[in-house]
Amino acid sequence: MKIIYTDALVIGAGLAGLRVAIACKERGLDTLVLSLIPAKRSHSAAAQGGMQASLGNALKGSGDNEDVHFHDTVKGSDWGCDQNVARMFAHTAPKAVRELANWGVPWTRVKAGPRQVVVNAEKVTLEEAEKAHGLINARDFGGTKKWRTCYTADGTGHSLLYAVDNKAISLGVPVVERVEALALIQDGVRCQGAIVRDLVTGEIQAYVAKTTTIATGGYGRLYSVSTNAIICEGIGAALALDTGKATLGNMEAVQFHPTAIVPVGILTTEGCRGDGGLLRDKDGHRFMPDYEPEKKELASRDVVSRRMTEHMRKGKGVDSPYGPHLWLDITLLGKEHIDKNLREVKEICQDFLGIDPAKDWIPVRPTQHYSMGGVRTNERGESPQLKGLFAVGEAACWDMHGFNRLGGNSLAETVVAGMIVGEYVADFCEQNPLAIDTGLIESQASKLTSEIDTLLANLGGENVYQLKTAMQEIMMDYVGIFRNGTELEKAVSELSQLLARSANISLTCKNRHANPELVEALRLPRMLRVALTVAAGALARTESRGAHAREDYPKRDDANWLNRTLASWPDASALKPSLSYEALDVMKMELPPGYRGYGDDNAVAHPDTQARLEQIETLTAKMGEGVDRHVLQQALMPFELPEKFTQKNQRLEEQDA
Ligand SMILES: Cc1cc2nc3c(=O)[nH]c(=O)nc-3n(C[C@H](O)[C@H](O)[C@H](O)COP(=O)(O)OP(=O)(O)OC[C@H]3O[C@@H](n4cnc5c(N)ncnc54)[C@H](O)[C@@H]3O)c2cc1C
Repeated sequence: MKIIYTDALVIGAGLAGLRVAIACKERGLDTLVLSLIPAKRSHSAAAQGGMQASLGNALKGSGDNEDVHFHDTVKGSDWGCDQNVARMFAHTAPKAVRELANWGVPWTRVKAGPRQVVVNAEKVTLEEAEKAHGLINARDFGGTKKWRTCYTADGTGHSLLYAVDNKAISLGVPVVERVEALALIQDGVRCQGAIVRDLVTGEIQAYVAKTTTIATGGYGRLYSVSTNAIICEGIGAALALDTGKATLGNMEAVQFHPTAIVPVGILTTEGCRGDGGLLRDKDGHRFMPDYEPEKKELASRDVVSRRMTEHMRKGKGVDSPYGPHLWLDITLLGKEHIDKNLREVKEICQDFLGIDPAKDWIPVRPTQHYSMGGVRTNERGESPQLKGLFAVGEAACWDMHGFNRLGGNSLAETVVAGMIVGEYVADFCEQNPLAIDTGLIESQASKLTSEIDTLLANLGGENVYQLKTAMQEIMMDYVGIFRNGTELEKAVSELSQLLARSANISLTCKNRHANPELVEALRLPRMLRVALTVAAGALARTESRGAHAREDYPKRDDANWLNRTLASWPDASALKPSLSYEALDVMKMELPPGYRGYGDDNAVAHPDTQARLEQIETLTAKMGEGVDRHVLQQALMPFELPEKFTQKNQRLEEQDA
């Protein structure tokens, strides 16, 4: 067996993984990235609308800063996030945008003078300041107080991934393509690499490393309809879960995006509504203001998706052979704006629907989109259970999104977490030499080899594709936008049965080398275990928080559920995960739980909330009125960052002050 040694092993060549690799390489470490596909084809390239960072350059961003971004993020998460991480993130995001500009990202820029935009269905003229001319622009996105989403038309992920991958290439970071990590090398205490299958030759290889970073993206393809690329199957989460030690965090927190096209589920970016697009029903009526008079189409994603579903349940959807849908109307933005700022959307509409969005309404429906859950890490991005195992990006539960991610906060997370966690990964490599015996490597590799031998010999008669489709339908039907106990119980029980049946998969193609059926058969039990963490977590959580909406428990229950779900799989032969919970400490929060701004304020309060609010009030009063906001913030909730990212961010307004 080929054994490859390195310092920092990164599994995943999307934005998050590449940015960690760059950090390690820049610190002089031997670094290696693994990927299913060429780096530039990673799912990050699909991101359209933009990334959030509080630059405050454009008129509608004025007054923005880390504090506002932090507040939006915490509220957006329905108080489910780690507030320290949200602070680390909000502080570093402007630096990430500027670094990316430096690496060649052609951000859309502010042009001084008048510009026409659409706000709340009306054309408005904004006068951009001369001093902002040429600086990075931002558009509006859901759930934010300011226009904060920096963008390159609607191809932001594409331009970011190209710039970051080119940077990695220029530094000489090797990316090994068309390989799949299927197990971690670990002894229950420390992780030191991964066992990998070459997807072309079928060869089993061991990559041995001081640190292993999981950056494998989300688990959207557990569902039958998703905006995600077909490689987003959650194998990174399974890598951690199958150690029996590492935990996954908040797996039940799954986001549905309001506007994927029907029937295929390809995304039209939130930028469509950010730029002024409207949602209409079968009568052409703009219905969002009826439900959310303040934020309307730009309420948080989980809220809009629920309102759309409610509206369709009232019979207001447009009938189609593929079920009911609603309309996204961007005609009012005009052809010129669409051609310039929403050109991917235009092409998607032309190629997949045969319509022109400058003239025609787009058929849309909420669709699985983002995984808030993932490999649970601490603030440094490291698994609390396995030393040397890190996770970043959508694969991780770092946890800045809690139960609902804001649009534009994921691209930002990939690069920001890559910057921050990358430094901690490098620190770990410098401080911890490899300590491994080859027996462990051999035994873990032979486990995978015998799994493959068993699969190739199995005559059990189960068809992998049928089982996979059944899993995806269960997830879609019972673990979707609205959830309830009866359906979730059904989901857990049926997924467990599928997991048992997956032991009897037999393959029609017995090749050991390039064999898509074998690839599916290796993935399916892993995906089923991950799916079970989602369904079981959702069943156990008897409250509604962010994207986790229980019809039988409609209130957010801070008294009992202000915590993070941790899922592990200690018994490899079990058919269900083990769940435990990690409490969020209200007394350490900078922003204690409160009203999120949507619907009735009916949350069950946490017993510590009032005491913490009083503490904050006292401390704020004691520090006096003119206190610097950074000083006050540190007093309320100190957070740490690698030193190179601690400087204050500069903004036009603060320069003027
Ligand atoms: C259509 C769409 C549009 C979006 N638009 C936006 C947006 O405008 N703004 C925003 O903030 N967010 C957006 N998002 C979300 C955002 O794009 C993703 O969350 C983010 O890009 C994920 O990046 P990542 O680096 O974590 O993972 P990915 O980019 O998914 O990369 C995962 C990598 O892991 C590799 N990999 C996976 N499994 C294995 C394995 N077992 N072994 C080896 N390699 C493996 C893959 O090959 C790939 O290289 C969008 C998402 C979608 C679906």
